[in-house]
Amino acid sequence: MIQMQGVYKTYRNGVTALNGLDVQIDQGEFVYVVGPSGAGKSTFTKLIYREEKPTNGTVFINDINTSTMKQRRIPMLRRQIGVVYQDFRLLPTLTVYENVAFALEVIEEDTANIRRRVMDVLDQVHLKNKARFLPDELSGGEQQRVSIARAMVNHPKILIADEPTGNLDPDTSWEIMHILEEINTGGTTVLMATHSREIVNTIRKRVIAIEDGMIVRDQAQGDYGYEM
Ligand SMILES: Nc1ncnc2c1ncn2[C@@H]1O[C@H](COP(=O)(O)OP(=O)(O)OP(=O)(O)O)[C@@H](O)[C@H]1O
Repeated sequence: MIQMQGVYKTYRNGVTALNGLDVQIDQGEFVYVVGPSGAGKSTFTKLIYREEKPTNGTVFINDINTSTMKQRRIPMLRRQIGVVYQDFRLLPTLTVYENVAFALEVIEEDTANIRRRVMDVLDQVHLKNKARFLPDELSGGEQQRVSIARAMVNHPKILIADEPTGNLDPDTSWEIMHILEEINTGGTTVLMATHSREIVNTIRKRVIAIEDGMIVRDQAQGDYGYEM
């Protein structure tokens, strides 16, 4: 469960990105985060994986208060959260297999076990046959699927996707959406920041709209709501 209470975030340069946020997202939900550029969507997601801390208020992730948690426990929190970015962020000199294996939290696991886990997650994103390829030998959609595999390899409870289809053409975007839906069906909470009116209005889910750092709408089976 993700729970924010009275959350404010002012960056060091004085910009207030979040202006009093109260929200609860239960395990297994699929939520779109929408809103104009600069509204605070990325800041909202960064508070969840503790890339940023709130200036005021509390952020709880599965009963962990991310503001007061000990620094050394951050890796444990991050293991529960996978993150996917608009620009994929794969390591260019590593193969698909290596990019995913690199993210695996190896706790005395044998090679066969690691291989099985990596291949399982590559299978989930339909990329088993490209395990030996380098990122730049793949299409944008395939690269995004590798980044989803990397995010999912530790079986996180929460998947955050910050504009995952922002660099992709429409057909490829739908492929990515179907994979995110499958992941959600498996019980993972999916939180997706997006500017895609078409996706939000077609695959209906809860919509949280942020403007000027505030939640201005929180709607089950919601729509995108902004004119183009
Ligand atoms: N690290 C930072 N330091 C200072 N200001 C920041 C930082 N990150 C974001 N901001 C500012 O905070 C505000 C909210 O930014 P944020 O990236 O959260 O918006 P967004 O809704 O994700 O925008 P977009 O849709 O363009 O990605 C903006 O005014 C932005 O300039």
